[in-house]
Amino acid sequence: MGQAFSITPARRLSGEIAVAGDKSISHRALMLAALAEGESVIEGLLPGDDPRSTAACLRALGAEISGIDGPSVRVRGVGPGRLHEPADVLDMGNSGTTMRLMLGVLAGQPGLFCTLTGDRSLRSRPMLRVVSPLRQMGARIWGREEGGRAPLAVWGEQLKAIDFVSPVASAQVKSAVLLAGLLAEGLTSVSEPVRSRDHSERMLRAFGAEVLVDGTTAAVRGPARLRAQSLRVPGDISSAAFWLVAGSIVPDSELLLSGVGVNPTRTGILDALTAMGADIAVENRREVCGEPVADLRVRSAPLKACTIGGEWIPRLVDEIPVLAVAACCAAGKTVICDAAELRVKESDRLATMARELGRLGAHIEERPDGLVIEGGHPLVGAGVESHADHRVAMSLAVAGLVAAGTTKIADSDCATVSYPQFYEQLARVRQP
Ligand SMILES: O=C(O)C1=C[C@@H](OP(=O)(O)O)[C@@H](O)[C@H](O)C1
Ligand SMILES: C=C(OP(=O)(O)O)C(=O)O
Repeated sequence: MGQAFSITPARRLSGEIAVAGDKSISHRALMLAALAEGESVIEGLLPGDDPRSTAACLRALGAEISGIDGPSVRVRGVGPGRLHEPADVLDMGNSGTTMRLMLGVLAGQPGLFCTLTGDRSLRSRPMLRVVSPLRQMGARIWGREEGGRAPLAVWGEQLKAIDFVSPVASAQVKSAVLLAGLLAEGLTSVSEPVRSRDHSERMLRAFGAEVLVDGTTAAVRGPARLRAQSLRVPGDISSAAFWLVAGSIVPDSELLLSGVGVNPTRTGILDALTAMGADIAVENRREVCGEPVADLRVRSAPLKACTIGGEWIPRLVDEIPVLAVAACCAAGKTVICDAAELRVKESDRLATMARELGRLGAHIEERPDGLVIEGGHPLVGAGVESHADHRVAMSLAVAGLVAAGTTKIADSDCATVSYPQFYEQLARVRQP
């Protein structure tokens, strides 16, 4: 059990915040740099536990990675199909993205044997969604529940290209298949019901792969050679989301979030909060290394309820815990639906948010695929738990900014998974 964090209401929030580097883009930058020929330089990489898990695996597979704690990380790649066999089990910690994307990388490295594991949460998360399409490509993967749960073992094979129709809109599934397609002969395609985040497609192109995108189908042509790149990782809109909600619900607040990624496959949080009446300005739009970036200015505003579901969900899937906090402070009944995917994240986020916000006095009902939240009932501080889920911990800290008295969050330091600077930045912008 990690440390507890206690928080009392803030009078206002003000200041400028450089939010942590994007976690999704950080994983991809490390992986593609490790597979490329030559030395890549990555600036703004998230120094969080999850990208560190990716870096540790890639090192064990032969990539040279230096400066991981500094402003620019150097990665000397091994070249396609030339990863080294690791001498030990690859431990992916808490990171679903590391395990699912690395399965795609490893399955196509002929003759390479690897075992993959992670923490208790990761070992309980579904892997068949990635293992099944990879097996269709010829991959040999074993594990608990017929390969459905880690620990997993992979024996690398020469893979064949497939056209995969994914039943879930998942960037991890799409990316795993596309990464496997880099070493398969011909065009490997993935079609999904709704377009998920497209960072892999953008970055594969930047590294020199041929990527084709048509509606909700993305394809890569293999075999592909990747060339080392200089990259800059934008701020993570999923981390910015905590400030967008906090700045909206704490009275008299104004926060400027600089250099945040505003890729349209990720900006559902801006659409949802705007529909709820939030005052968010998107300033200074620009493009950085193939990703749209902007500064976001949020000022407090009275929020109203809205319905969040359908095609919005993949564009804000990680922001639902903090949107639930916004809904507690919004007039009327907010309905979050089509979000059953939240049950297979680091925790069952529908159950954990319903339980913990309920402890603070929220009127919140759990549904099989979402939450119904009757806003406007004042929150009152209490002891709550993160369930070792970084987004739950930080969402509860945001709730603590408006809950009367003291909110004490047990096991709060799991925030380091995606946002190591979170509590320090909170102390800086919080006016007591
Ligand atoms: O590809 C990625 O980087 C991610 C995709 C999403 O997961 P799914 O692919 O399971 O939807 C998201 O929840 C996760 O935090 C990061
Ligand atoms: C679900 C998440 O990450 P992952 O799947 O990589 O563990 C997250 O960061 O909210």
